[in-house]
Amino acid sequence: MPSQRREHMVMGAYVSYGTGHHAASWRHPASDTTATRNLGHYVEVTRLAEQHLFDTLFLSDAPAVFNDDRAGFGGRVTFFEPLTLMSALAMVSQDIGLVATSSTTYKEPYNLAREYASLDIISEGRAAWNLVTTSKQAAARNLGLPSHPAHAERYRRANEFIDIVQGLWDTWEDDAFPADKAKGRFYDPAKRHELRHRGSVFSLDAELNVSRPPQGHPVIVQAGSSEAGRELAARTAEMVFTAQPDLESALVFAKDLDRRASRYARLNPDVIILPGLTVYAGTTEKEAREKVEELQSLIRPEFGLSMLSDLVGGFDLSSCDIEGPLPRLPPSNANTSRRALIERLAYDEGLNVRQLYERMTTSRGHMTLIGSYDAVTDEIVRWFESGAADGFNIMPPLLPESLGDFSENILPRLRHRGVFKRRYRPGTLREKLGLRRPENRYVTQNVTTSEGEHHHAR
Ligand SMILES: Cc1cc2nc3c(=O)[nH]c(=O)nc-3n(C[C@H](O)[C@H](O)[C@H](O)COP(=O)(O)O)c2cc1C
Repeated sequence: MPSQRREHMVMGAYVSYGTGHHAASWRHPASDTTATRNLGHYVEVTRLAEQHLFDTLFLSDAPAVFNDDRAGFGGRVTFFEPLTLMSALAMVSQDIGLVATSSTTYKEPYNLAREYASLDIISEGRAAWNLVTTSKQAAARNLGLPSHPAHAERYRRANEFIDIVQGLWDTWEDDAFPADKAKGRFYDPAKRHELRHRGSVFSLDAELNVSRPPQGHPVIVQAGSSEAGRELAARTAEMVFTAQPDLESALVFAKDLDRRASRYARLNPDVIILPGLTVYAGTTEKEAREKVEELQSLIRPEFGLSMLSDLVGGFDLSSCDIEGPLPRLPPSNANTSRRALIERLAYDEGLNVRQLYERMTTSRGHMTLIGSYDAVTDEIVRWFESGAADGFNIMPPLLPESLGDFSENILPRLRHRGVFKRRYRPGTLREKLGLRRPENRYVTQNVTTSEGEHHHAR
C-alpha cells in the first residue's frame, strides 16, 4: 500500500460558480444572487480562504456559457473571466496562491504567456496556470471555429502550447535589466533570447514583452484524466487536480501518475496531487445530511435534467422520466472520467435519473463526504496517509458559508492530527509548496521539446 507522499497537506479552495458548487446554491436563503458578477463576494471569499491559510485559490473556466439549461433555471450561466478576477484578488491578498484556468485550445501561447507572467508580477510570485484543453463543445461556436477540435488534436496543440509558453517566460534572464542610468543602458542584450519554435501545430520566432516572472515560471496545474491528459500532466504539471469518487480509484490514479512522471525524471515531490473534495459536515451526521437535503430540495427537475445532459456530453435528456433509468447513451468525446462515472452509477449501481442528477449536482464526480466533523476528518486523513492525495481542492457547496464551516471545524481538526501545518510565511507560491524554481533554459542548455527544437538567438 503506498504511503503518505508529503510531510503535510496542500489545501486548495475551488471557489468558482459564485454561490458555490451545488448547482442550486444560488436559491439558498443565505445566498447573494449577484455573486457571479460581484467582486465584493469574491473578495470576502478570498480573505476567508487566506485567513485560514489555504495554499491556493482556484477558478475554473471555459469560454462558454456554463450549465446552460436555456430554460432560465441555471444560476451560473455567467461568471468572471478568471485571470481578470485573479488580478483584482491579488490586490486584496498577500499570501494565497492564485490558480486561474486558461484553455490551450481557445487561446494563443503568446498572449497567455504575457497574462500569467503579468499576474505573477502583480501578485509577487503567487500565479499558477491550470491548463485545460476545454471539453465544452459550445466554445468552438463562440470562438468562430467550424467545430470543436477532436480530443487528440486538442492535446497535440496543448503539448506544443505549454513548451512555447515556458520558452517565452525565459525570454529575459532574471538579471536582464541593470537599468544603468549613468551609462544609459536599460537592459543587457546578451540576456534577451528569442524563442524559435518549429512544430506540427505552431511555428514562430518570438520574444515575450514581459520580464521573467518572479517564480521563473508560474506554477503549472493540469486536470486531464484521459491517457493524453495524464501524459501531459506527468511531463509538465506540478499540481494535478483530479476527480476521484473513492479512495481506491484515487490510489490507482496516484500510482499511475507517479509511474508516468518518473519516465520524465520527475518524482512525487515535483507533482502534487489534489483530488476535488466536496464536504457536507456538522456536529452529527444527521446535521450534515440536513445540509445536503436543504440544497437538493432546491433543484428544479428541469435543471437537473439539463445539467445531466451537459455532463454526459450534451445529449438531450429532457424527455426522461426522472424516476426511471438513464437511457443508453451514444459515444462522446466529452470529459472521459465523468462520463464513465455516470454510466457506472446508472448501469451498474442502478441510480435513476433523479438520483443521478442529485448526485452529480453536489460534486460533478468528485469525492463527496457527508458526516460529522470528526468522521469527515478521519476520512481526509485516511486519504492523505494512504498516499491517495497530497491534499485536496475543496469545493464548497455553498459560498461563503461552507468554506467558513470547513475552515472553522475541519482545518483545526486536521492541524490537531498533525497533517495540516500551514503557517503564514513570506515567499512565492513555489517556495511555499516546496517546488523548484525553474532555471532559465537559455542560460543552461538548448531544449528539445515534444514537438520540435527550441533555439535561442543572442
Ligand atoms: C478539479 C478539476 C478542475 C477542472 N477545471 C476545468 C476547467 O476549469 N475547465 C475545463 O475545461 N476543464 C476542467 N476540468 C476538466 C479537465 O481539465 C479535463 O478537461 C477533463 O478532465 C477531461 O480531461 P481529458 O480530456 O484528459 O479526458 C477540471 C477537472 C478537475 C478534476
